[in-house]
Amino acid sequence: MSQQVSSPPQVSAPPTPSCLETVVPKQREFSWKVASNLFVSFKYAWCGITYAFQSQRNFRIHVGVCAIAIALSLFLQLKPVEIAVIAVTSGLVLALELLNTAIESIVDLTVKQTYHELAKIAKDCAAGAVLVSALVALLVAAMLLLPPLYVLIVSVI
Ligand SMILES: Nc1ncnc2c1ncn2[C@@H]1O[C@H](COP(=O)(O)OP(=O)(O)OP(=O)(O)O)[C@@H](O)[C@H]1O
Repeated sequence: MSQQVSSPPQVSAPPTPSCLETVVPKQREFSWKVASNLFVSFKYAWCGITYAFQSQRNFRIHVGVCAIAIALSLFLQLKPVEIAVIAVTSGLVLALELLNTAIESIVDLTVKQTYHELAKIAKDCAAGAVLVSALVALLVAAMLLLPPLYVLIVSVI
């Protein structure tokens, strides 16, 4: 009795960098619209920022807290490098909040109102990234702002 041995299924090799151009078109043909110039790109970026500000309570809170931190650092006349550190950490929080909003939108677009474990992971991790950056920004601001603020308060009392 002869046994028929089936050959293993052919697995196509992953695309190598040299053939990526044929897989990913350069012209982004799947995009509904592509910004025609730099000015239009800025306009769409501003639309994203205003959307996040209007729709996301956390983004508004972060904008307010970051503005207070930067204003305080200027008022207390911190060193330029210290102001820069506060500005960078504040900017990181706001940028991650925008990415969080983008990920939420993509997840909602993909799964709509159905529950999916991967949707939960994506949203929870994006929210976690914002939380980590906010905690670090708070720590940095406290370390740089509290000592001169304390000196100012003691000198006034
Ligand atoms: N489609 C889904 N499938 C599974 N879990 C979901 C889904 N949508 C939301 N969730 C869960 O509900 C939580 C809250 O969802 P939401 O869309 O409000 O995100 P969020 O990050 O809390 O929003 P925000 O940043 O505006 O506070 C998510 O973190 C996730 O755990």
